[in-house]
Amino acid sequence: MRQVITAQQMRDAEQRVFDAEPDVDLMGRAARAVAKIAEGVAPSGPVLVAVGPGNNGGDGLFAAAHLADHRPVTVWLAMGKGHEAGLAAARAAGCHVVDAVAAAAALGDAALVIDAVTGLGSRPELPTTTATFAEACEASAVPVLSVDLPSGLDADSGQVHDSFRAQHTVTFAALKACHVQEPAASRCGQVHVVDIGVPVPQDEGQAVRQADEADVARWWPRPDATSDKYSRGVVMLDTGSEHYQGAALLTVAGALNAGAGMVRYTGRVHSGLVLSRFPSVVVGEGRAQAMVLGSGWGDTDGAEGRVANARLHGLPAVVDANALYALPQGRLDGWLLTPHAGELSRMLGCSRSHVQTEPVSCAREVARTTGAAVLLKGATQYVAEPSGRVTIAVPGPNWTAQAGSGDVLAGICGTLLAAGLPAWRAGVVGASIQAMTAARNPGPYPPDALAARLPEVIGSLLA
Ligand SMILES: NC(=O)C1=CN([C@@H]2O[C@H](COP(=O)(O)OP(=O)(O)OC[C@H]3O[C@@H](n4cnc5c(N)ncnc54)[C@H](OP(=O)(O)O)[C@@H]3O)[C@@H](O)[C@H]2O)[C@@H](O)CC1
Ligand SMILES: [K+]
Repeated sequence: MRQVITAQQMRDAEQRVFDAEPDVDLMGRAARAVAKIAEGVAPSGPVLVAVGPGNNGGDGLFAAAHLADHRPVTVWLAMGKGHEAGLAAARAAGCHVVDAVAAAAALGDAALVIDAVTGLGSRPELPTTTATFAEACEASAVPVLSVDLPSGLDADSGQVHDSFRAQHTVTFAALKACHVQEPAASRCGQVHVVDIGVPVPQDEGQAVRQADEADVARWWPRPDATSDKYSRGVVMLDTGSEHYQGAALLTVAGALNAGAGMVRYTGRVHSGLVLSRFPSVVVGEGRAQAMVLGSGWGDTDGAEGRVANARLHGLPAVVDANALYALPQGRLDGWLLTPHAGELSRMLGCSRSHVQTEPVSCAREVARTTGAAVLLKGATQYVAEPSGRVTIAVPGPNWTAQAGSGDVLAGICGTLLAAGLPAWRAGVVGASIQAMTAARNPGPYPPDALAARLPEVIGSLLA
């Protein structure tokens, strides 16, 4: 699990270090880390460093000075000035300081560009010359290493503006939102988090973290010698409708391939269809440990009654699609709601673009008011708990952006709930395993084909 902090939290943490140890050289530590990673990305050849006026530029200038020790380094002061001591060090080390025209020309020979224009102090709308240089970098084959973040992004947001597009980003102490929230995250390339001796305590209630594959492996429920179908977990699916019959099959595929002890099907799709594809399914209500509701219901009648009936069972439930608009009154402790941005916006009565701009606060709001965990699906998948804590699932490729992925995911999460995982963890683990399966099977696999590959991914993860 990796922490995600805000720019202000980073600045506060840095200030605490300075208060305790006024002479500490944090910029020196940051610069050494940048130079080391630069050597790994491009071990030889000329380096071109684009430098801004603040401390991000200072990191770049001291890194330039290290690198100039044994290879040619060109420095461009993108906004006409740079950190004074850093610039002196770079000049003393033999860096060649050039203007914008010469910087553009130097790009042709560069083995690496270091982007140290702006970092935590980055405002949207890069000056035109910098934006043009960033475009030229992108059009060239030269790798870009961004210091702290690709200049032009906002540290605390996943939104994109004119910015550099990096193959590697080196950041300090902890991840920031732009490194993990799409679409900005895609501009960061591989993110290296380096320890520069700045501890970053977080307010646990408002924490944002990103799960990794080791968390998924640790949390995945494994059967043992005492297991039977009930102890592994029985999940009851009320999914699909006459109009969306496939949703029944997709939720069953997700649930079974995630390892349910048993799947019961109680939805309105003809049981013969379900059984012809999945003969181990048991049709009709019975003993179960979790339910899945709503996937593929469409506008069918009686949503409120069906959700209320689920509540009477007293079981944790995954609530998906149209069932999200039929939530019963009262707290839904132990339930997992799985909206995408459009569904969450309808639940909140706001625009979809607002959810896309403020995904964390929107997911938190619904979790707080309902008492359920909320898995907000999309290119980045967030799980908010009623406490305010948010966990981002392991990211995956964009191929899963297709009809039916959400149905499979609801089934997977139902199995995990039935196995006894708390709702938030079922959401994180379910969304992560689907993304990991897509990452290990790159290409346009339809959701049922990816569901069929879950067992081998789970098996190799736990091996
Ligand atoms: N905090 C820490 O723990 C540590 C921090 N460290 C490093 O310091 C970095 C933060 O430094 P920072 O605060 O000086 O801000 P930084 O990102 O250099 O930018 C500010 C300058 O850029 C300018 N500017 C911004 N956007 C612009 C735009 N669109 N267009 C034009 N100008 C723009 C802005 O102008 P202004 O807004 O003042 O007009 C100002 O002059 C941090 O990311 C990390 O690399 C490490 O050394 C060690 C530990
Ligand atoms: K930068």
